[in-house]
Amino acid sequence: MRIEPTTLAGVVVIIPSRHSDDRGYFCELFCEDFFRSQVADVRFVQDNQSLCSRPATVRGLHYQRSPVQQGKLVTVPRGAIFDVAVDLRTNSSTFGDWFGMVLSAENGFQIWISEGFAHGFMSLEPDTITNYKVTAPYSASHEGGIAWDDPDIGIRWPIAGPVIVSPKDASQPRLKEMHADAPVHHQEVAPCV
Ligand SMILES: Cc1cn([C@H]2C[C@H](O)[C@@H](COP(=O)(O)OP(=O)(O)O[C@H]3O[C@H](C)C(=O)[C@H](O)[C@H]3O)O2)c(=O)[nH]c1=O
Repeated sequence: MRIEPTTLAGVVVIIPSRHSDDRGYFCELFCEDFFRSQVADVRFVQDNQSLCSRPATVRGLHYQRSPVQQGKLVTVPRGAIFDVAVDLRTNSSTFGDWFGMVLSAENGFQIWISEGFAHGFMSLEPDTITNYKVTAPYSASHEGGIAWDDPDIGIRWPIAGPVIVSPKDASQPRLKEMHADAPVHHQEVAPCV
């Protein structure tokens, strides 16, 4: 298992080692000692799973407010997603910037997104399953969201055209509506392929 930094501090790609043989492969998906020593010294309290039946389904951009902010470890056991993190830390030099990459059953990549980020993804294949471990329990009263297509963030989603999105996510506010006084800047962040 190895890790790769990204353009955003607090967002890390994790690449598990696959031990292949003529039966298929074996890999360790999560190892607490490795994670807490090499990635982030956190504990996970909840495992989530979502199914996107159709491609071009967008879930997000979501976050939870303090005191139940969530760090997320995202894995895709079936299908593929374009996974995105947006920096919401107003004291960060990368505030408003995004990082995106493809996570798939084929590449086996995982992404760790620490607290302070909004998270979302677009399914790229039918019947895509996304699993993610979170560091705080779900709290609807602490949930917040940002428009997945916020032009100030400028996420380059890989599938153009109409998307499938929940009524909630179709009406999320733009980032500048939340932090009108904060400079919103975004840099061209090449998605990690
Ligand atoms: C997140 C969550 C939701 N729910 C219930 C609430 C709703 O009745 C139903 C669907 O929730 P929602 O439409 O918010 O599901 P997603 O759009 O997949 O939300 C997720 O999408 C993005 C990608 C995320 O990173 C978040 O973890 C999460 O917000 O599940 C629960 O019971 N527990 C939970 O932890």
